[in-house]
Amino acid sequence: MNIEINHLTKIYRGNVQALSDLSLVIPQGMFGLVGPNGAGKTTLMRILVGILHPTSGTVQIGQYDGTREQGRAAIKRILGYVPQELGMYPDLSAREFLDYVGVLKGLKDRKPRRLRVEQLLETVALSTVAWRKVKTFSGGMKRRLGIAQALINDPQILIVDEPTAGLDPEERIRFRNLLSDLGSNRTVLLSTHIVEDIAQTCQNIAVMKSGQVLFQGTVAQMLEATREKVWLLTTPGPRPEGNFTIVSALNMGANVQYRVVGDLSPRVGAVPTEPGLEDGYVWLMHTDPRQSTEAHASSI
Ligand SMILES: Nc1ncnc2c1ncn2[C@@H]1O[C@H](COP(=O)(O)OP(=O)(O)OP(=O)(O)O)[C@@H](O)[C@H]1O
Repeated sequence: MNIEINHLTKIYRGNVQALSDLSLVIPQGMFGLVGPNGAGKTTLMRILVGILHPTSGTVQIGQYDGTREQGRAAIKRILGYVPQELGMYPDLSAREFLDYVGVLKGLKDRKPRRLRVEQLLETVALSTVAWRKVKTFSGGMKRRLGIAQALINDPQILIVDEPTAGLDPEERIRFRNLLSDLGSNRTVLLSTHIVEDIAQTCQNIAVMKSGQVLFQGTVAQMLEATREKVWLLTTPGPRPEGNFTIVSALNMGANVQYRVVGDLSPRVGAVPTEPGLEDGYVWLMHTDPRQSTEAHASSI
């Protein structure tokens, strides 16, 4: 099921422009939405979910029009949402919490509801700790429980806001794999400011900044747009300065090797190197492609 966003603008009270004429198509599968803090990702997701109204523009999810009351009601039935901060009941066990969410979502019959809860606990690998109170869970376990509650009515679309913030590497990988599995037969929109999260799991991505989309396309297209923009610069002395962004610095004894992203021309000590997705992201942040037509054929 596709999500089509057309000319979406959101201006909050106090004249804060969070989204600015944003258009985007999100196809079935895993889709990564990446951008710095304040880019407008949460605002966009809350509009898609129907808990926030746009100032102007339209949202179409499958055949449903998200700008109409009727469409929003239908969308709520086919959509699951995992917000950044999920209000959970700390003194309920994971099993009780999911059962409660099931009741709220209209699963009235006890037996099938309990069956569904057990299935979901299995899916998110919490079966063995299902009896424990939520307040005793780690951040990663809470995030997995958040996914389980969003899946209770088997939604065709799953929207997940900043899922890996604060997780240790092992939990992050586990969480990514879970989302990948879920993306095999539904649309999963994953918002993050961690480029690594989407590099591993999403074929299609969009990069947002200041309420606008700087790039949308495949990971391969983003890497292609960054070709010949990434350099290794080895210096014996202080940090190099120029019209580029330093991505990393590797201490090599007497010298320091800097990985830099920018429009450098080859010079002594600068060697071009293969771009990674993080370099692509830095390049987009470094140069706003909306002001350039040359280097970003695949950007919109
Ligand atoms: N309720 C609100 N009232 C006024 N301004 C808001 C409100 N919510 C968000 N904003 C502002 O809108 C802009 C976009 O915020 P948003 O939370 O959508 O970005 P984000 O990309 O999700 O950032 P983060 O990763 O920090 O959550 C920011 O400038 C933010 O301060």
